[in-house]
Amino acid sequence: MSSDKVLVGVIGGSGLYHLDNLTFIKKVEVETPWGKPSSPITISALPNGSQIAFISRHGPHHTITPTEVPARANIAALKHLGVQAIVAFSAVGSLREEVAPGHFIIPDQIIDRTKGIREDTFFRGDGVVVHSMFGDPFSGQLNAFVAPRVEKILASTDVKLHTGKTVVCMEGPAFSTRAESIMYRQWGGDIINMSVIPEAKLARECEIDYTLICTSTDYDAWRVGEAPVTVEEVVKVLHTNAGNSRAVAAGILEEVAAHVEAGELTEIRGSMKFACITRADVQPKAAREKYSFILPEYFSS
Ligand SMILES: CSC[C@H]1O[C@H](OP(=O)(O)O)[C@H](O)[C@@H]1O
Ligand SMILES: Nc1ncnc2[nH]cnc12
Repeated sequence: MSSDKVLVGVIGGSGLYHLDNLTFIKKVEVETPWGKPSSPITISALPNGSQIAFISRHGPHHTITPTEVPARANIAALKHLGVQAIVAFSAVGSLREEVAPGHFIIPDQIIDRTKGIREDTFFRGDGVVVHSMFGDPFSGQLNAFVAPRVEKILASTDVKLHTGKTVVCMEGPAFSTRAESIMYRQWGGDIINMSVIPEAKLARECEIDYTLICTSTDYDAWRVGEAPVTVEEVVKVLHTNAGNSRAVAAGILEEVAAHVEAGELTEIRGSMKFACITRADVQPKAAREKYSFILPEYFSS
């Protein structure tokens, strides 16, 4: 069973600017109330006909810094197209010996070390106050669905999958100092990137199930006697990791689409219903109209 709806979105990170095994349908330019996404969104069909939407986080030619990624436009555009689940990819540094370069990680927690300079909510400046639930920042149901499937695909390789890990999201663009890297380990961080915040928060505000499939490129800066991470080191591993990520995407997306279509992702659905503390009758009309772009069920004008 496959539908004409675009239920699954894929966000490609560093090194992952396209996917394999897809039939191109169209590129769509979506203008959202929060601006334009990082790139036109590519709609393609999987071999079974299910459609997916792909966005390249840093743009197709990697021209957008982690701080400048228009995450609100990316997530709003995907939601507006009908996406209910996002499979995002990210290149990460490892804060643990056992997470070697090349390994896959599906984290279940986040430590936010961004600096407050990214727009991390749809609900600011419009007279409507919303507090989303973020204790479990990833979709537990989607993580649980995806992890064994990724593990199965990697089983024939020497690439390991780690689950139950914590990702630290730093501001960048410079990599961490050695002292910071050691501190993140003491805090319980296992891997580090510059992208998961605000993406995960915004997906939650749109009631989209969000999972992050990470690939490790380096050991960051905490290893005594080893040189700290450089872009050169990251890029050396990025190509192999992107190939493995494409194989993983090709292996899981049909099943993810079927899972979403069957209505199996239920945890996040409805979570924003009571997240708005501002009474509907005092919400400005213009704000309601704006928010109906992402949450029409709660904010019709
Ligand atoms: C190229 S190294 C740092 C860069 O790589 C990761 O990008 P993404 O998450 O989009 O794969 C990391 O978050 C940094 O933005
Ligand atoms: N060491 C690192 N720190 C932050 N983001 C990264 N992405 C890949 N490696 C990274």
